[in-house]
Amino acid sequence: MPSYPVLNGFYELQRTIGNGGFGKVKQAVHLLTGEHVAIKIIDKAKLGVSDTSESDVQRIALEIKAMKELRHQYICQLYQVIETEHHYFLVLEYFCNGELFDYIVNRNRLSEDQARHFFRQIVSAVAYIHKRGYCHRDLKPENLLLDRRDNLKLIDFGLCAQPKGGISVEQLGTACGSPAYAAPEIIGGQNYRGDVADVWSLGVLLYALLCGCLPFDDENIATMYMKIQNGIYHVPTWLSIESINFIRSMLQVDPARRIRIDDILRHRWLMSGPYTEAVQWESTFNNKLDATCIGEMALYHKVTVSEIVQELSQKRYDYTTATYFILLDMISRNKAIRLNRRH
Ligand SMILES: COc1cc(O)cc(Nc2ccc(C(=O)Nc3ccccc3)c(OCCC[NH3+])c2)c1
Repeated sequence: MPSYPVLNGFYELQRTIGNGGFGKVKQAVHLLTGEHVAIKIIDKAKLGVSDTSESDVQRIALEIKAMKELRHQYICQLYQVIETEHHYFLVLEYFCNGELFDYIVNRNRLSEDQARHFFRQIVSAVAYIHKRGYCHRDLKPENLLLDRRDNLKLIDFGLCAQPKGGISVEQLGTACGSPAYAAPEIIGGQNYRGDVADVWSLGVLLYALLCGCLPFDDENIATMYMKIQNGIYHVPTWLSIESINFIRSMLQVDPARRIRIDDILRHRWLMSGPYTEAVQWESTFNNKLDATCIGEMALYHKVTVSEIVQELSQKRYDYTTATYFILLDMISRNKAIRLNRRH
């Protein structure tokens, strides 16, 4: 297990839980609280060295900028950013119940009610990102994790967080998410709006939740691309007509005819079963600092409460920020908070 001195005394690295383009994600322990976190370790040496390297470094900077601006009940929380000469370390919220992908596979497929419960949360997170001028561009079950209460959290903004308004074609070449979830205009190489392309991926996601398989899949990639660009997919006989119509409204090949996120929020398919209200996209978090957490941190560090408040309000995303967010999460789980007192 390689060691990273910058983490010593703050985090203890454990097993690897994910591998991505630029590096890996490891489970770790935040030593002051004893709580689990995920640490995404980006090896700068693996970033592109060609002229697209600018876009790789830019993309990571944009992902970090986006995560610092996004705080939402269905989005994985960034706790701390550490940069050294050779690496970036993103300390992130950890989800013990794993990926939505495995949840679906283990159940073959979900009932309409189960799918609706999850899809309302996914739509809430995506609408929130779009309202903040970002898009995700890699929406798929592997990037949706389950927390302790089996609520979903959206992860991995590594590919995109591009401002709305789409990106130019040449940047497309560097990253276009996972082909099976990519909109026709993305794989066709045209200019496109990232938020409209996200809606296509939402359609693929809902199909996967309800059917337990992908709408566009073929071992021959060219055949799969042909199916996507022509919007050809199998409609199982047992799907309800409302589900079929809702999926069809998102899987419109022509971006101009595709349903908009605002109409998804109040779609009749999402406002049926136990639900009578449109999906709420606003964040349920407020900027008020929690007195109990502040008090515990002031006590531990033997400083005044106002010094802790002063430090947190600068949102440095340092160890203090991480400690605060983790204590807040412990309180939300009615877990007694107590920082590991120095001996
Ligand atoms: C904003 O959230 C982000 C951004 C980002 O760039 C990367 C990640 N990556 C994460 C975060 C957490 C986990 C995680 O907790 N995984 C896990 C835990 C227990 C069992 C199984 C998985 C993570 O997992 C990596 C594999 C997910 N496909 C990645 C979050």
